[in-house]
Amino acid sequence: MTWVERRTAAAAVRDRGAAMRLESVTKAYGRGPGAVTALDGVSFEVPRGSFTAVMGPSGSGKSTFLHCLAGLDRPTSGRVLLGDTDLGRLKESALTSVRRERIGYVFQAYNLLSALTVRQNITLVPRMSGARVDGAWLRELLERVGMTPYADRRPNELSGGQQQRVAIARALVTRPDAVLADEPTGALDTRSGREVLRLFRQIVDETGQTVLMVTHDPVAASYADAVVFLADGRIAGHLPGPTPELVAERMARLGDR
Ligand SMILES: Nc1ncnc2c1ncn2[C@@H]1O[C@H](COP(=O)(O)OP(=O)(O)OP(=O)(O)O)[C@@H](O)[C@H]1O
Repeated sequence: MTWVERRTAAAAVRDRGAAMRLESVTKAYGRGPGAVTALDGVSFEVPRGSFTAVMGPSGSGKSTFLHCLAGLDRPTSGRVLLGDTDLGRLKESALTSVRRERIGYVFQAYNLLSALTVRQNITLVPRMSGARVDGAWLRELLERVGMTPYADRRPNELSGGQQQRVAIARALVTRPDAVLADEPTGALDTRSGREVLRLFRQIVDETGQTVLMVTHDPVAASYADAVVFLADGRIAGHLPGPTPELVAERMARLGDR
């Protein structure tokens, strides 16, 4: 497929509705006077094939938002849907399979296993559940994240940016419905951080993958198609076509300095 055909295919995927959805989600921690409402009636759709950034002041509910979408946290009320699957209706074992097979995760810490090679780290999760990873797909993934020459190296022989690119390949290996990234550039220097962001952008544009990323950095957010802002556990705005300046301005208005 040519690059133009791939972009057209990615746009067609994008038109197919929401990859993930929160419907009136409330999440409270604790009970009684000490209770904290981390999310307060949040409804939001993550469009399929899009790159969405989540921003908000400290304590505004970003991690809780991500954890509810990931099925890592169960909401106190409301529904979380991955495609047509209502996560709240799943038993723990089914939810574990959904988390393993249909969602990819990228964190600030790369969490690679030091005893394993790059190739083994990428294929570990499917191998643990007894699945075979197709050789052609593994080669494509290594190529896509620029790690083909390092496939047999171990994490301690790689830079932070390279380790994060391995973590991205690992997140993509099951061809998940969505990739959730929590501060993926938080531990990286500016240049490696930008490379990781460009990689996310490319993956979304060329393969129609859905990516949702929590970040504190307006420049990082500007790589996304749109930014959703949270404040006090509620949606406080939505900015399509973000630029670093527009994002910083919105954040300043939300009281983040
Ligand atoms: N396990 C928990 N128990 C009690 N309160 C919690 C728990 N997790 C989060 N909270 C509270 O819920 C609110 C939202 O927290 P959350 O971590 O989602 O915010 P955030 O926007 O990700 O913050 P930050 O940018 O500082 O990481 C905060 O007031 C926090 O103290």
